[in-house]
Amino acid sequence: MEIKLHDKYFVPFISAQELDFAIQNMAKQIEDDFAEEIPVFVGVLNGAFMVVSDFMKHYTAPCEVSFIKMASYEGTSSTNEVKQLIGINQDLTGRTVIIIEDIVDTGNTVEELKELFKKQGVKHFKIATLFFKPEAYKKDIKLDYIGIRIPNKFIVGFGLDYDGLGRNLPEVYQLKD
Ligand SMILES: O=P(O)(O)OC[C@H]1O[C@H](OP(=O)(O)OP(=O)(O)O)[C@H](O)[C@@H]1O
Ligand code: HPA
Repeated sequence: MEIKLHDKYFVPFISAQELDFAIQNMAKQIEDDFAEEIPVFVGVLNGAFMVVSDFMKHYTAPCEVSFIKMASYEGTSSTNEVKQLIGINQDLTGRTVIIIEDIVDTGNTVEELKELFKKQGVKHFKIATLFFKPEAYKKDIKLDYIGIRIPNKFIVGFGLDYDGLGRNLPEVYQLKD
């Protein structure tokens, strides 16, 4: 059933079951790659809060979790300027940092994050994202773990918002044509 948020209509796109399956797969892959060490998962607020919560429940090896707050989107488009609103006050020298994003769209946010963590002397810097829009991506930075590739259309739900609304939806909706 379609829903209305502010002035726009959205239609169902990805079910809660498909989301859980994709997150479970990412957790399994990362666990296979990093079970020998203690990675620090860094969720990118606000959007990633739901992905991180579900991801952590599927990741069974020792790990730490922290959050950073970045923002670049206004309404349904990127401002091309990424601001860091809350940082991490932990020494990450020599640690494996795995970013957990809800979505990589233009790539502006992951580019900014890579710069930020490079300066902190981390051992490995990896990126995991639930959603990826290949047609919108403008960067050369490798995305290490991708849940679901989606077309270049605005989505909401499961942490993702349209001007603040829709983050609490347990499934994902796509902007109606
Ligand atoms: O690849 P990009 O074009 O940079 O887009 C991806 C970023 O955009 C969204 O965050 P947003 O800036 O909307 O902030 P929010 O997480 O608080 O909604 C999303 O959560 C990603 O962090
Ligand atoms: O499609 C999207 N929806 C919500 N927020 C976003 N931030 C980047 N892309 C999107």
